[in-house]
Amino acid sequence: MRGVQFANGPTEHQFRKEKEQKQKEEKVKKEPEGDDVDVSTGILSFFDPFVLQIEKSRHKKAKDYYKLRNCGLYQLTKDIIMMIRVCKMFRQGLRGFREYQIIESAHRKHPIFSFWDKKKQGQITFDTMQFIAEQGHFPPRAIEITQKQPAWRKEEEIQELCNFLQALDSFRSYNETLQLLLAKVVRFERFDRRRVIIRKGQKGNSFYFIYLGKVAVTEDEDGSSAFLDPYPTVLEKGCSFGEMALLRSSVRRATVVCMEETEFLVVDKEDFFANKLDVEVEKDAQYRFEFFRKMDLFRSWSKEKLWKLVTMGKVEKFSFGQVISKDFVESATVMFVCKGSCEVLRLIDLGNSPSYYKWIWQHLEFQYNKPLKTHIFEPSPMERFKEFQIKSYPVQDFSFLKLLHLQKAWEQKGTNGSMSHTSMTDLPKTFGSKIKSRRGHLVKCSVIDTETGRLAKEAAVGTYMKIHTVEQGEIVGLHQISLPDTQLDKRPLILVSLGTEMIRVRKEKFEDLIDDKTREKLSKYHIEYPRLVLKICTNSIRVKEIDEELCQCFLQENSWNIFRSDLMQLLVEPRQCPPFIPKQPKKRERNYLKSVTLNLSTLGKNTKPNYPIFMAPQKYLPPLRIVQRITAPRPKIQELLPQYKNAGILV
Ligand SMILES: Nc1ncnc2c1ncn2[C@@H]1O[C@@H]2COP(=O)(O)O[C@H]2[C@H]1O
Repeated sequence: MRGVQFANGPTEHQFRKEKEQKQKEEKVKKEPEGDDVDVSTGILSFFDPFVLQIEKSRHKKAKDYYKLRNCGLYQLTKDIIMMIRVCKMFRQGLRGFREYQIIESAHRKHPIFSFWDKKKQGQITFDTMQFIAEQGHFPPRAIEITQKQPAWRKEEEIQELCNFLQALDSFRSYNETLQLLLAKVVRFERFDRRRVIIRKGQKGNSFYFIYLGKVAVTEDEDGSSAFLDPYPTVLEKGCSFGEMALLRSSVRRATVVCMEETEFLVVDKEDFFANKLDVEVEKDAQYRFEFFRKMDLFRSWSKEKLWKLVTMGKVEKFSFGQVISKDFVESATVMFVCKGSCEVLRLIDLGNSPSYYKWIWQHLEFQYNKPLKTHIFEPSPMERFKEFQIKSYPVQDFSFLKLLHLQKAWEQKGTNGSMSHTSMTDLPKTFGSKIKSRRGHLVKCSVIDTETGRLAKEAAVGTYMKIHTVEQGEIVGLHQISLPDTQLDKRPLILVSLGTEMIRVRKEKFEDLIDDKTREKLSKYHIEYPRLVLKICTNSIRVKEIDEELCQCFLQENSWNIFRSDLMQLLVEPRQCPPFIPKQPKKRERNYLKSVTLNLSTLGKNTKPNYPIFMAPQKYLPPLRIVQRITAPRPKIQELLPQYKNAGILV
């Protein structure tokens, strides 16, 4: 009976169906799916060997699959896929919870702020993610705005872009209206090293601001000379270029090529004139003209000649501490300081100075093994103050006593600071006359040969010394122009900005312009830096400058600094409880004064040097450790000046 329902079971039809299904499944278990197909297509495949081959491989694959399925790997893979899906769903579900944000650092670092704006009656969202950029790069949000057509840029977007562009010196100097007009039209472009941006002799269509990177200005067409010239004319972030061809409706006067990956903001010719950017650029040129006109050096120059000079360079701004030139003696440009000032530094190799050599050995002779005993008896604070008032701390006394002390030590040892009778790796370590009972011993450390003699390797260090300050109106880098070759000071000199604006003009171009009268006048601008000139007489007289005078200055200053810190320790009573110092982010180690101090007391001891090793340019000096000060083992001030044993509660 078809369709009759059993009390608690399936219908007859269903029952039959199930039976058939079971039979089918049993068959499947016995013979895999592949054979089923073979049977149905049996006659065909018998006649066709190709089909047979394919069917065989299918058969084999199916067999492998069933084997896999039987050994449980199939199930395992299925389980893994399932688990991955579940985890994914969990992750998505957790996105709403705060904890989830803590796990994902990207969300924590760049949160989205949201405010309700009462005036506009709407939610304002500030997604910090839009403003982040790799250090120095143009932010993605700003790029997004510049990619829009000028007409499609909203007012807020233009204002936003204007804010981003404040990072550019040249842009910042324009008035607000012009800034907004430019923000409306600028395009963003990024190019790699060696890419030619402007080719000499071609028609000019754009004006460029450099947002990141460096470009070089060259005279050749492909810009390759920039990579061969050790001192190319380089323009950096904040500078602009490409105005000359636009202003004079002429071809490009020079080639501009990227020295590294560089980002630009580009203003097209039509916008350049429509927004009166040409007026601003002309103002810059007029400023340079006025600056040169005021200089005594160019008083006799005609207007045309002076304008020629004006077009040879631009006003460049350098921030405080920025290195303008690593060696301006060799550099290819003459630098005119228009505003602010800069410092001339010299990297001196102390190891080659006789004074330093002597100083080091004197201090090593004077090493103490143990700190000297300090006071036992303490006078009242009143007495101490009175004593302090009567006699201020006599600096001379200290140096005199120290010298006396040293002399005694040398007499006893019979040395004069040289190392002739010590072994190559041993340094004498004696005690001062105060502790005569103890015997000196030798300190083992590696020694190197310097021009003056053998020196402990650790003590062969260098330092940067300021030797001159260049002020507004002065000229730097006249070396090859104003003096005959024999009188030239060829030591490398470093120029560091103290916040300055300057115009750089290439030496060869400047030389082409100047006449004899100007050349004569230029000698007045020549600056003589402290140096000791050694005349080496061989066949021809050779001149060699050494930094002896500078080394002596360094040692004097160093001694004063150490003495001052000793004195401060003596005068300032240590606090009972440490003062509250707010936590500050850890600076890089090289910023610490401590980290650039060489301590001679640790010579021969196996300690990690606590000062960084900077590599001086290989061209000039061997690899050198740069230090700011050198502390040597010394007796306590109280011991040398007994009357000041307890000088200080004076804070
Ligand atoms: N001596 C220079 N110093 C700096 N920039 C220069 C110098 N000579 C040319 N330029 C720039 O290089 C650009 C090349 O194209 P333009 O001639 O349009 O405008 C030029 C100036 O902006």
